[in-house]
Amino acid sequence: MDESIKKIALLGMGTVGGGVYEILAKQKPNMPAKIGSTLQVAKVLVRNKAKYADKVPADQLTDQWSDIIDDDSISIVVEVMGGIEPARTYIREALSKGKHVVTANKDLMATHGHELLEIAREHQCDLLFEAAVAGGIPIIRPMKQCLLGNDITEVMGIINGTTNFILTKMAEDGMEFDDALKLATDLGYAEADPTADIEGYDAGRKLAIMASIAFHSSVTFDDVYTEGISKITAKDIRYAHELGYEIKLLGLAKLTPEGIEVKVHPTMIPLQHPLAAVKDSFNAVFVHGDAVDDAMFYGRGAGALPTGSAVVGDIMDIARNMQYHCTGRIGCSCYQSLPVKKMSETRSSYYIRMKLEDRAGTLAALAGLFGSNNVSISMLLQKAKEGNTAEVVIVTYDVMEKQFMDSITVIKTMSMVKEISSIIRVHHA
Ligand SMILES: NC(=O)C1=CN([C@@H]2O[C@H](COP(=O)(O)OP(=O)(O)OC[C@H]3O[C@@H](n4cnc5c(N)ncnc54)[C@H](OP(=O)(O)O)[C@@H]3O)[C@@H](O)[C@H]2O)C=CC1
Ligand SMILES: N[C@@H](CC=O)C(=O)O
Ligand code: NA
Repeated sequence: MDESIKKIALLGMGTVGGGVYEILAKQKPNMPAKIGSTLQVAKVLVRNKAKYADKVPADQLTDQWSDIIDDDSISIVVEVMGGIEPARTYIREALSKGKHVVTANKDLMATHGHELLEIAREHQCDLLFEAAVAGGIPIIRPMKQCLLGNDITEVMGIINGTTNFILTKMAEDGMEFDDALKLATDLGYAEADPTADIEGYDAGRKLAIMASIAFHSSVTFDDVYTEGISKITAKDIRYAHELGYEIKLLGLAKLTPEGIEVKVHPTMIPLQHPLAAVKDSFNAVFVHGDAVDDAMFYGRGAGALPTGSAVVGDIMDIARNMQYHCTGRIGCSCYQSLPVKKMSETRSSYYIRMKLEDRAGTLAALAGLFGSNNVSISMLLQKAKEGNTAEVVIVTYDVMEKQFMDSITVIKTMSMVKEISSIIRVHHA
């Protein structure tokens, strides 16, 4: 085998696969100097070969996995198809045959990452997944390597490009939700089923992966509380601005003495907070470590070339590891088993927009009920009036989720409360 050529196979040639293919072609002349060998795309697996005939030479295109798994000259498999199956089976088989794997698949890594990393370890293979979290932003490798000298206690950020794009377009251009989603899909940011973006599942998967690495304890997607942006209205965005906040879909992971907190939900953050300035498909992740203090990572979280950048970085890293016979060096980093806290045990401030009967004593009764549930009000504003109904906005102080939700259950039964229009958590730090 010619050591100066390393053959790779791409599984998928969609948004990300196309970006990877383009970057590999552009970087080809620099490869001997950068990594001591040249990467050659030997096979590209797709379902519908005709769709890709203009883009990929016929001798590379295949719709048969056996063309890849049975070819011993292919040493790196790059999975950019998405979904659990057949991706999981293909990756298991590739690793079991000693092929190194790069994947952008957060769905898979957030649920079966532990199992796949274990197979990689058994076969001394690399399994790298930098693109699976925050697209082009380097975050997995910095947490696994550069920040290893820290005890990380908090990871927080905007980790879904599609929803950040939609919220930006709604807030700045007055665009309707559906139009903004269509644009994000056309730009290649959204998942094959954009429900994963909108409902916070994609961000939840990324948060599970980051929390596992940060806290050295396995966290899976099922552990993460998720709430999406589908209920966010233009009115809430307008009121948030009036109150000095921006609404963002945040992922928050925290290590507390009682266990790990992992939650994804729309969050009001102060307009002067650095995350408030993160717009469009950009992502940003804050990491707090005991030695480094606060570190922030910022860049494009989705799209062909930004995501391709992370994938190609991983492929080139593997090629270099192969050159120096040190593959399998960095595997699963979970060496402990910590409990994950229930959402009801976590704390937050809350913004509530509601419609109340407009008569004397209503606000006092409401404040009294919140007070009797240990919920303190930091701000109360009366907004629009419609006949006998007044719209009221309340922001609470920090309170345990269970106490807040218990008080809402009671408030809903009060005859003077006509509607609870929205509830959004508020993050002040
Ligand atoms: N888009 C983005 O910005 C980002 C995406 N990712 C992740 O990267 C992965 C790919 O995403 P993306 O490129 O957007 O997806 P696309 O839907 O654009 O592309 C998927 C590709 O995979 C092929 N494919 C799908 N299923 C199979 C199968 N069973 N067998 C063979 N080929 C198959 C498709 O071929 P065919 O057309 O023939 O069906 C297509 O070429 C996903 O895991 C996604 O979550 C990660 C970060 C960012
Ligand atoms: N759909 C995802 C793509 C990258 O992970 C997003 O919008 O962030
Ligand atoms: Na990344």
